[in-house]
Amino acid sequence: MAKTAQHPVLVIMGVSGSGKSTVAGLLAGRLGWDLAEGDDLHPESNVAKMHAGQPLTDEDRWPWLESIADWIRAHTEAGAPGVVTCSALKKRYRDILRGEGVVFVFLEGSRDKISDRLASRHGHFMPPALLESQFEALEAPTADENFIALSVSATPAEEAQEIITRLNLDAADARP
Ligand SMILES: Nc1ncnc2c1ncn2[C@@H]1O[C@H](COP(=O)(O)OP(=O)(O)OP(=O)(O)O)[C@@H](O)[C@H]1O
Ligand SMILES: O=C(O)[C@H](O)[C@@H](O)[C@H](O)[C@H](O)CO
Repeated sequence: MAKTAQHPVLVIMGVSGSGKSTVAGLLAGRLGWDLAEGDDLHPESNVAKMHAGQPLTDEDRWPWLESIADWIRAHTEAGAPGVVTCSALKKRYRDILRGEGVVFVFLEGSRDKISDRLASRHGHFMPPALLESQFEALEAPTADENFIALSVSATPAEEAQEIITRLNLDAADARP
């Protein structure tokens, strides 16, 4: 079971199209917590690369992960709860993000299901063809990581509620 700090930062993780932005937006709104969209913290060159249909390499991802880690640390050090989206596909990526108060929320779904979602999503720089590379890179969190996993078969509102319930976030928010 994941450990929830008094003022946690939730990292909503999973492959492209798993629903990170959707559920993070709902959660931050419901809880009144700060929200950061990991996609907005990519260097321009990373966005251009994905847009051109090329998967990112580890080297491409390091500076992006550092920016997200900075956002997380600014919050945990200030005792301010928050929600941030980040694919965080590999364990060594999560090593950069993890720390006191950080909980990973892994949105888990099949290739077929997520591929269907991406096929009907429009106006996003990430091409659906990159999904395969996302699954290839994915290393699901393991028992030694502070995380919960959620199947992406519910509605966004149900997913947000499940996260709040399982992490006892109403109570976390109510604590002084
Ligand atoms: N629980 C859900 N049920 C049905 N559709 C969903 C659900 N969650 C998200 N979607 C839809 O699936 C698509 C992908 O969701 P979203 O953009 O939130 O994923 P993401 O993980 O943030 O993707 P990316 O990493 O590429 O930014 C969107 O069109 C969204 O409306
Ligand atoms: O690690 C990665 O390959 C990238 O971060 C992608 O996952 C995108 O940021 C995003 O999820 C697509 O919109």
